Amino acid sequence: MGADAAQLPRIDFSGVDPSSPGAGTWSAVRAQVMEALTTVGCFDAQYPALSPEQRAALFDGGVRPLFALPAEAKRRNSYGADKPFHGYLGDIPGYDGYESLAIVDGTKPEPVRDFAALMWPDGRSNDGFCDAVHGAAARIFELEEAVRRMVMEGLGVAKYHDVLSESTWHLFRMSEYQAPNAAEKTLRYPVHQDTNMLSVVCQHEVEGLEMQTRDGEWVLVKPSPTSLVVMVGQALRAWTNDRLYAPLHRITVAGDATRYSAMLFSAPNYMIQAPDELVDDEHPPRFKPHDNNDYIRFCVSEEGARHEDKLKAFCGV
Ligand SMILES: O=C(O)CCC(=O)C(=O)O
Ligand SMILES: [Fe+2]
Repeated sequence: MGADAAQLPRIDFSGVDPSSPGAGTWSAVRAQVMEALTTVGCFDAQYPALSPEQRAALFDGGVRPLFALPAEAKRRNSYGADKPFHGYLGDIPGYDGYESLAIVDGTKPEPVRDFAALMWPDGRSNDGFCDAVHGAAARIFELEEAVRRMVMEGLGVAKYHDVLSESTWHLFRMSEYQAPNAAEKTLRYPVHQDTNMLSVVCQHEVEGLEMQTRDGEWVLVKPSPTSLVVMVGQALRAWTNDRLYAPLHRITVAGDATRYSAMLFSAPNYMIQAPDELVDDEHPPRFKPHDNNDYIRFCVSEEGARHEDKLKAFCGV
């Protein structure tokens, strides 16, 4: 089957209220979430709580004005040399035409305001930007947290959800992929697995995200004004003792429209160790306890680059 024919599992969250876990269609949706995340490791979430108007505001009032800023302004988006992947990314060999900015704790109003003040020190454009970005990030966070809770419940370890949530932080990343102005597909972000817990991707109008299934088939995920892609990263794969699958994915673009996307990544501020309940004779321990930041450093090292399954190479038992 060609990349255009296959589809991701689609899960309808319109009957789920993230502030009332268990209510409405929660348990039926949880079953679909578990089926999807244990097989392909991702799904297309129908999530009308992030309205088409909010998306339009995010990209037209937030993302586009941001990328229109001069390079020196964008480069001020830094969280220090020891946290190179928390902020601005650009001019990276192998990532031609890709540029990206990110807000640590972008689900909260204050960090978004600080970020805007850094980008527009004269105060211009701030209010519209903050409302657009924080408004969307907060809605996306509600979906991310609901899915994380469903995963814990689905695996029978719901008791860990609240305490681990307290040590979970979020990165809100906004990315631009330049149009190649050619009909052929151009790779703008090479094949990878995310290193964090869950990622929620908001594509805007222009397609480009391709997910790989376990049997190696590439699935092009068509953007829609009411859907978000949810995927598992290596940190959640490790914490669940390999119960969930962290899918490979890449970004390719074609044609003459610049592609924009926004992503929310959840990441652990705690040592990753599968809980005892997820380790037994049938599921022996797969990964040694580890700090996710050490794993990220390994992934970008020369040694890490050589391995296909980087998590297994780094801490596999
Ligand atoms: O832009 C996208 O659709 C996803 C990008 C991605 O996979 C990433 O930033 O890890
Ligand atoms: Fe990714």
